Amino acid sequence: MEPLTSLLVETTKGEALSIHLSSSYLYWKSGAHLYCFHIDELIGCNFQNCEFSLVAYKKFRFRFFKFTCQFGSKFTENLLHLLNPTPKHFLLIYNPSSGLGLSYSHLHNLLIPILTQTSYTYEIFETMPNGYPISIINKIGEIFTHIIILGGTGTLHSFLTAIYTINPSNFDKITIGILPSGTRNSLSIDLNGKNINDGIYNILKNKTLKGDIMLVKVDDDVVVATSSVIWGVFGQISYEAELLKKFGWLRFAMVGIKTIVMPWKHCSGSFMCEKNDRNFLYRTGEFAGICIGNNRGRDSRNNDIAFPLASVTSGHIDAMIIDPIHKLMAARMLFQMVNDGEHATNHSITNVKFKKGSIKSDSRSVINIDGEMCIGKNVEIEVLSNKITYYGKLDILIY
Ligand SMILES: Nc1ncnc2c1ncn2[C@@H]1O[C@H](COP(=O)(O)OP(=O)(O)OP(=O)(O)O)[C@@H](O)[C@H]1O
Repeated sequence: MEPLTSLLVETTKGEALSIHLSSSYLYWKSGAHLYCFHIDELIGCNFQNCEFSLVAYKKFRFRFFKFTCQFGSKFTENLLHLLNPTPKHFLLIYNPSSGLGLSYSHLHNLLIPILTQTSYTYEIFETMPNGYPISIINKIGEIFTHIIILGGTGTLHSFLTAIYTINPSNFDKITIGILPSGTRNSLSIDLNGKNINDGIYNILKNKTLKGDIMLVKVDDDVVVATSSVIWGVFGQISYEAELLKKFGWLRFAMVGIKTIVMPWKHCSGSFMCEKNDRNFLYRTGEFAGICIGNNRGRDSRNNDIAFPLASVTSGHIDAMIIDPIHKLMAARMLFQMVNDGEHATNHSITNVKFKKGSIKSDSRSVINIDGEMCIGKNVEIEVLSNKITYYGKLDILIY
């Protein structure tokens, strides 16, 4: 490892040492310790007021280092040129109400301290309950092309829907990172795994992939969904849980008890789609539900996988058509789902892959789209393949 350049520094304990930069590594020796980071493990550095600081990512955690030094500007410039070669201005969107309300702390205690060690700049936007102001959406694709969302699936859903409403061609101009700060965080987990630090790493190391989205029309309203569309009994249960949101986690237990005690009502309607093998599927009658997914729908807190056969990069959507079942069978299905998604092989479920399909409900009913509730009769769903560039790196690809 021949150093290209070196920097003389002093540790906070007064030890003088040299930090060396080679073509692939940054390294220094302190006492009996050799600190060595590959360029891929280095995130950024900073030189200000005779202080040289550095952030690295190793073994799933960020490590910060600080040294004092006199002449660090040239070394910092060289290293930053290597680590952050393209200038970027990030829009950081956070939803203070998502999940357990952790997005503020993730933003200020984790993301910003790391971002300030890079040459990237940023602006912060706090979401509002009733959508995004036009003044922000108008800047997407122009001033803001790199967006980081700290929130749940619903926060991304309303952001993409707002862009779609104003100017869908802006989808092609943006790259989106989503850091898990919501309840379930399904897309974010598929893109970056369950550790938020991996998500930040993928963003700052510019790891990107093209992902699909779903265009969902409920009667006359069009929304953009990234994760799921749920109709039937399970849509109704999640709607009731949403109405009890003020009770926190207790709401799920309350709705669970009510579901056990009250009569079980199936939904009637029809489902139609052109399957991947070009054959048409048409089903009509009673259903326990139809669950449509665009990624595996993993849960950040447990081994629950809603759509084990789906992938955000597959170019199609996965539907699970659930036959009328009694409550005990539904309980078994839920148990299988939280057991790594074993319900995919349940005999009451028909798995279908398609690009475009529709659900026609005999009466107006609840449709849960990415955790947001809609009421309507006719639902049309279409995949827009490879429409969004996401920051992320899929660990398993399933087609
Ligand atoms: N400032 C705010 N105050 C209250 N509610 C907000 C605010 N900003 C957005 N919302 C609401 O937050 C909801 C979206 O929450 P989100 O889906 O991100 O969290 P979640 O439901 O906890 O997570 P997940 O969808 O991953 O399960 C939207 O319904 C939106 O109206």
